[in-house]
Parts: sequence; structure tokens; C-alpha cells
Amino acid sequence: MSMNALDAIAVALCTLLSVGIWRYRKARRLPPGPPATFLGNAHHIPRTENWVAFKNFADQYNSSILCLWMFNSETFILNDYRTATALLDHRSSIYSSRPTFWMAGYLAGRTSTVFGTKSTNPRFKIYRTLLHKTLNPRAIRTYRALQLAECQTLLKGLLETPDDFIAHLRRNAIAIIMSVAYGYQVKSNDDKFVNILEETLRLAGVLNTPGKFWVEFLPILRYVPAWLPGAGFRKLARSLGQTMGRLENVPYKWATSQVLAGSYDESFVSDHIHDQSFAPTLEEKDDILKWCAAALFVGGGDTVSSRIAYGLKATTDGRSSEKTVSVMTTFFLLMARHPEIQQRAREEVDTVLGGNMATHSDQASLPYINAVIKEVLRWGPVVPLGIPHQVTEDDFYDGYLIPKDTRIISNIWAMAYDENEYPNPSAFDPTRFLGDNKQLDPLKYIFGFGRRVCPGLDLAEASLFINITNILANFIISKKRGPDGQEIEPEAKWTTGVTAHLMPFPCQITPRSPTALRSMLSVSAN
Ligand code: HEM
Repeated sequence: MSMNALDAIAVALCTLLSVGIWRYRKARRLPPGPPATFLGNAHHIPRTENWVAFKNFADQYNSSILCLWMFNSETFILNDYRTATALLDHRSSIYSSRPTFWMAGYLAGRTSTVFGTKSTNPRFKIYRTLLHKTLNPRAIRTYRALQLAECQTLLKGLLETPDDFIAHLRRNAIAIIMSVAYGYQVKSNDDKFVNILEETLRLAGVLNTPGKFWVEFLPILRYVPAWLPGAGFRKLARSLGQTMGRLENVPYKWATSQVLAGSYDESFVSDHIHDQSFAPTLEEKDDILKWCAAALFVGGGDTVSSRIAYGLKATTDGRSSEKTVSVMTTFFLLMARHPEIQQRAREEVDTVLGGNMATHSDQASLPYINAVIKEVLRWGPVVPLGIPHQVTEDDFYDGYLIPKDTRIISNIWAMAYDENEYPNPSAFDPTRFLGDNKQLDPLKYIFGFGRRVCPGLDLAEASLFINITNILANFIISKKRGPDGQEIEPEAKWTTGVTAHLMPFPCQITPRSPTALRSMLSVSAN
């Protein structure tokens, strides 16, 4: 048979299969979405900023729910808050599981992580209960002194080496979470445990690369014998999974050895190590505690702070750097871009604090600062597509079938940039959350939904408040000037992954009064 005849047969088969899939979808009353071929919709998912593409599809199909096909299963993407809360919050008893992550979970031997545990697994309830005990609004009051002390270290760092602001912010977030999880004091910016976290996040990024591994689309491939040509993905997952295991094992071993030696700072590990009520055996208790502590470490380390993004190149004021940054750095970028908003926030801080260091009890007296924090979180959602949920029963919504096992993605970015909720959504405008006609509060969705909602949200919010308020009280953030004397516009370029980070940008951080700040820091130190 000639090549032309073969090509024609292949095209005819593909067309038949695609039409078949389209008819099947229509018959089952699934939500709309871009037409799938027999290879699914993989080709519709861009590798960068895919949350924008999903929102564009939702606009194009005039539907807040989209259906994309990933070979053996449907993925639904929820693009507005109304739909996401109706399903993931109000029907959370069936929408709180997680799909199987074949490379980073199953094949890497990491199905017990808190992030990936299915809601049907008895571990899920135990994990959530233990994390809640450490992170509930009452419990986090005990970390206030720690947050204040770490904020002082941050202010000192910004005073001494302002150009290293990313490293100072990173140290701040990691120091807090390492203390909460393990009772470990981070002493330098080049810490052994922090390096393990960054290496693990890098490897997780490799295994989670969208569209890279066929087994994510065709899970049956997980049975392909590892020695067969083309089965290298199995070896890769196993070997990276072993290296990633250092994340939950090394700091946990360190913390337990400190407790057993009787010289330790209180932490999640020390609080629970002698409690066996939640596990039938000692081994299981250790396994549960190590995964929970690691979840604190990853959750706190990869969202509030900054991290290294390997393979990404960027320059800040001429220096090559590979660091990317998150919520606090988004704040620096926005303040450099909006001096008038920064000034209004500072006036409120000066009036209320009168030169003293802000403490947690000042939060209720600073409405404009609270609005700035909400707007920073909305403007740059740090987990733009949330973490996928999975529905455990067939369900119906708005006339659509949502079949059991469907993977549900909440497009948090689309909710934050929904023109119906936020007129001119690209504009940074804290007054959205002030006055009589307040716009939708981003705290309702930015931390996720239902039984999977982020357990660290109160801790994160408290840290953001203390750091942002005290930075505004003591520093002026502005655009840097180049050698030609011209201001350099700080650019907002995002990385794509589970968490989105801003690429580094230049900015000028100037103390308002170095002498006053030094004396405030020395008084607090005494
Ligand atoms: C601004 C900071 C943060 C943001 C925006 C954020 C956002 C999120 C989101 C969107 C999810 C997924 C929720 C879902 O599946 O519906 C999540 C999960 C999670 N977060 Fe956070 N987070 C932040 C800080 C933290 C901190 C500080 C910690 C730890 C102290 C933490 C620990 C976790 C954990 C353990 C999960 C997994 C929960 C589960 O699967 O059951 N996060 N977070």
C-alpha cells in the first residue's frame, strides 16, 4: 500500500474516532470544551500560564465549567467562584478526593503525601486533624513571638543588604515553618534542610511537567516492564522518588533525635511524638508524623517564600540569578509600581503605630493594610490552578453530568481575574475591599476549597500582615534606576507549576530612618 493510501486511512480513522468522542460527550451531557481528538485535549494545554488559556476557553464556550479529555478520564475546569464553591464547598463530601498522580505519586512511591492522599483513605482524616491542631487560629497565637522575632531579622537583613531582599524573604518564611514543624532554627541562607526542600521541589517539578509523560494520560502504561525500551519513565520516577524521600525523612529524623536526647524546642513533631492515639503501631505513627511535618515544610516553604527555579534564567540589575519569588515579592513589585498606594498604606501605619513595631493585635486597626494584603493575593494568585480534586460519585450540576472519578481543577486565577467580580481586574486597587460596595473577598477562594482548603491559611495571613506592615513602616520601595538614570520598570513574568512565582525584578529598598530602625531593633533585641 502506498504512503498516500496509509495517510488517508490514518486521517479517516482519526476523524471517525474524534467524531465518535464528540458524539459520546454530547450524549452524556458533559460540559463544553475544545474538540478532543482520539489523543484527547493534550494539545490544547499550553506549557506556560495554562490558567489563562483555560479562562479563554471558558469565555469562548460561554460556560464556567469546561471539559477537557485526558485519554481515559475527563478533567473539568471550574472557572468562576460561584461554580467552584457550589461544588467544592457545598458538596465537599464527594468533591474532596485527589486524582492519582502517576509519576510523582504512584511510580515515585510517594502516595502517602498529605497533598496526594485520597479522601477515601483513612489517613486523610488523621492528617487533617493533626495539621488542624497545629495550625488552627488559636494554636497559631503561640507562634506570634516567633513571627515577630523573624520579622526583626528580616528588617535587619533589608537594612544591611537590601539587594538581597529575595534571600531575606525566603529565609523568613522557611525559618518560621522549620521552627513550627521541627523545632529547627535556620541559621544561614544556605541551610542543609532548605537545600533538601529546594531539590525536592525541583524534582517534583520534573515529574509533574504537564504533558511530558504518557503514563499520566494512559495509566495502563504503568505496567510496562521497566526493562522495555521506552519504559525509562518508570526508572526515572523511582530514582527521583528515592531522592525526594530525603524531604520527609532527614528533618524528621533530626527532630526525633533531638526530642529523644531531651534537648529540643517545641514543635509539631515534639507535640505528637509521644501520642500514639491516632496510629495502631509505632511505625505507622512515625510515618504519619513525618508526612504531616513534610506537608508543613512544603506548604509553608513554597507559597509564602521564594524558591530556586532551576533552568530559568533572569537578570536583576545586571546580575544573573535563578531565583523566583512569591507572595511577599509580589508585594515588593506592586509597591515599586504604585508609590501612591504605598504612601496611603504608610500613612495609615504611621497614624496607628506612631513609630512602634506592629504586632498582631494591630491588625483590626489597619483596614487599608488588610485591603492591600487581599489585593496582593488576588493580583498574583500563588497557586493559580489549585491542587486537583476528584469527585467520588456521579453528580449533576447545571444540567451537566459530572461522572465519578472526574478530575476537578479550580481555576483560581480565572476567579481572581473575573471581570464580573472585579472591574478592570489587571489593575492593582486595594479599595476594591473597602467601603460599602466591597468586591468578592479573595480569601474565599485563594486558599482552595472544601475539605482540602489550605490548612496553613491563618498562619500565612498572620505572617503576611506582620511583615508587610513593618516593612512599610520602615522602608520605601521604589523603582531602581539604570546607569542612564532612567527608572527600570519591574516586569511581572510568572513561572508555571503548581505554584506560580514571579521572576526576579530590580527594585530599590531605602530605609526611612536607618538610625530609628537600628534603635528599634536593638530595643527589641534587649
Ligand atoms: C499565601 C500562602 C498560601 C496559599 C495561597 C496557599 C494555597 C493553597 C491551596 C490553593 C491549596 C489547595 C487547596 C485545595 O485543594 O482546594 C493548598 C493546600 C495546602 N496548603 Fe497551602 N497555601 C499557602 C500557605 C500555606 C502554608 C503556610 C502552609 C503550611 C503551614 C500550607 C500548607 C498546605 C497543605 C498541607 C495543603 C494540602 C492540603 C490537603 O491536600 O489536604 N499552605 N494551599
